[in-house]
Amino acid sequence: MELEVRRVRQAFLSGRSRPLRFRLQQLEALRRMVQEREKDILAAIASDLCKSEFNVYSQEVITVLGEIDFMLENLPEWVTAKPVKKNVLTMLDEAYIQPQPLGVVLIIGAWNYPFVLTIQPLIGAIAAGNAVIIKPSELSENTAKILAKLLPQYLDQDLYIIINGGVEETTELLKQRFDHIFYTGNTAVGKIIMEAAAKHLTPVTLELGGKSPCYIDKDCDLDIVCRRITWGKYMNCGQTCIAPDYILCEASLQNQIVWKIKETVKEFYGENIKESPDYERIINLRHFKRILSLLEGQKIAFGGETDEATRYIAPTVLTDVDPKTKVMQEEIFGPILPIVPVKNVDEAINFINEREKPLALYVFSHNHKLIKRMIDETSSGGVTGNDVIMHFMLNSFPFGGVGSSGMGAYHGKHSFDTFSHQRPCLLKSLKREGANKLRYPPNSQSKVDWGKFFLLKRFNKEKLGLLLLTFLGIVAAVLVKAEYY
Ligand SMILES: NC(=O)C1=CN([C@@H]2O[C@H](COP(=O)(O)OP(=O)(O)OC[C@H]3O[C@@H](n4cnc5c(N)ncnc54)[C@H](O)[C@@H]3O)[C@@H](O)[C@H]2O)C=CC1
Ligand SMILES: CCCCCCCCCCCCC/C=C/C(=O)O
Repeated sequence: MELEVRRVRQAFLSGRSRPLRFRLQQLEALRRMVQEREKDILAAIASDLCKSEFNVYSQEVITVLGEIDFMLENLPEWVTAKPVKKNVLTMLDEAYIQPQPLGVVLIIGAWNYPFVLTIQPLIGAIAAGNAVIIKPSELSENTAKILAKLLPQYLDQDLYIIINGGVEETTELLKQRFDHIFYTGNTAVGKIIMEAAAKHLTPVTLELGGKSPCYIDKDCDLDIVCRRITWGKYMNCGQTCIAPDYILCEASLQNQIVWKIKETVKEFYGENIKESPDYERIINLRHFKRILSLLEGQKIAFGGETDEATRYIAPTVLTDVDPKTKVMQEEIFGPILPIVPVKNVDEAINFINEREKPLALYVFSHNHKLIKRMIDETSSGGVTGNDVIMHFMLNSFPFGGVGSSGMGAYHGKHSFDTFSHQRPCLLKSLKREGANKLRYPPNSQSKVDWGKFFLLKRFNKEKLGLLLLTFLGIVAAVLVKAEYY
């Protein structure tokens, strides 16, 4: 491991990842990989998650291709130095911010969208000029294998390497020194990552999970609301970090919501859900058993059917859920949707604020003011009003959590910034030394007063008079000089 990290660092130190042209070439090569090897990539992901290739394409591949195109279009502008506003002390100098790569970045991916959650951060890291070590999730092993096979065929083999393995390999990897660690996965492991990073003072981006609430107001179109929630909840069998985790609504809405979600499930997946190509399976037996244990003691309004052999869990809705029960204590990450009745929006806001900050928050209402109030009075990684998931798809948004749902963000320019150091550069001349006397010792009240005058713009009459006099003197000298010649 140590040798591999050293090899990548040597490649970074060679400087070849830095030129804009090289970064664009690598991103184009990555796009070629996705296009030329699409079939292999789709097949690998599809087999990891029992997913149709249509769904793999629209949930993962489209996002990756869109992100590459966005980077290629905007990178030339982002890499250029940006001049900054100057003050009196620097008015004759050159002052700009130059984004620079951080160095060697470690990207640890998750299994639930194993392609996009690994490749999208990689795109940002390449765009910012870094060298990268990629560690895909061992749970989505076919995707991990295909990435290990394809990436070296298209990308620079020393700058971007892939290391496969499980907890043991990741633990070993984390002993090494990186310039940034980008981790996607659960909160408990997020803490392990941060602890390991702290030993080297390595900055981290943690894309974690949480319980993302949906508040449904009385004033809304329940047919549409339930269709959108059903889509976002049962997509990927509930294994989406920004899936609606639970519903908060007034008790009087509960039965209608159950009925409408049930009808939508039928519309989406047919009478025999197990046969639907659009309904996935749980990633492994451990997660299957964990999700089943969340059903204990709950009132199942519909669903609840399971098949251990294929790790099938039907789309399920629970009603009148007690917030103290297990299903409301941990992120569900499966196709179970609890409904927790609340009296009104005030109670919903308190409910959300009494818990850990979620990764996403969804609020449904015709009442724009209510949506705005929900946004103002709560906190979450991202919010979507009157829909779910879709804020993930807009790459001008920073995507990330807050509090226990994570730190840092990515997508589009935010990825570029995450993997860059914004380096302030001030270039002075060795001339004009006279002006510097103000800051050199010995100090005096008069120097402090001039400092206040120039920097804090605290004018006193005496200084203003003096300055005016100096200015008039300069004007007079210029006039006399002009007359003379
Ligand atoms: N914020 C976001 O963008 C996303 C967050 N998630 C969150 O991820 C979770 C699901 O993923 P996981 O089951 O955690 O995925 P996982 O089991 O695949 O783990 C993620 C990564 O952590 C590594 N890992 C696991 N245990 C480790 C240990 N003890 N030490 C070091 N590394 C270790 C794995 O090798 C893997 O690469 C959910 O909580 C979900 O909300 C998932 C996708 C996106
Ligand atoms: C064919 C129509 C395309 C519609 C695009 C909608 C795709 C939804 C994207 C799903 C998000 C996947 C990544 C999320 C990961 C996570 O949060 O765990």
